[in-house]
Amino acid sequence: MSDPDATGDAAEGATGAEAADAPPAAVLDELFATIESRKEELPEGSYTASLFTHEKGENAVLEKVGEESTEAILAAKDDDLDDLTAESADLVYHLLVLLAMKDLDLNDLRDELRDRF
Ligand SMILES: N=c1c2ncn([C@@H]3O[C@H](COP(=O)(O)OP(=O)(O)OP(=O)(O)O)[C@@H](O)[C@H]3O)c2ncn1[C@@H]1O[C@H](COP(=O)(O)O)[C@@H](O)[C@H]1O
Repeated sequence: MSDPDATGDAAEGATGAEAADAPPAAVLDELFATIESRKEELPEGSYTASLFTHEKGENAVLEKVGEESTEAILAAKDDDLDDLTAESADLVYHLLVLLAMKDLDLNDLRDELRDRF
């Protein structure tokens, strides 16, 4: 996996062209690599970095996971599929930040899911 810098977009572990063409299965890896990079480098102006340095500590991301879950539920209840997709993306992003904060990674998640087959 490449080492994303601190100034690009979501899939910056790859080049711009690679990012745009990233197959769905690779998007989570690219996003998680970006999150890990933000955790390590803590660049100014990064929302992700701000979650790792928040004065509320881990409660900041825990609150976001709760909020985004609620927003996804409300979107589902409204049958607003666009909103459900957007809120689900917010939820997954914050959940990945939480995993990184706890020194877990996508392979831990994959292993857990695989064990359930
Ligand atoms: N996927 C995300 C992502 N999803 C959601 N968010 C942020 O999560 C926050 C969620 O906020 P809300 O939906 O509650 O809306 P809000 O009103 O802005 O909320 P508040 O933050 O003000 O409470 C927003 O600030 C969003 O920008 C994200 N921030 C970053 N990423 C990815 O992380 C990458 C690195 O981002 P930086 O760390 O900011 O460089 C980006 O390129 C993205 O790919």
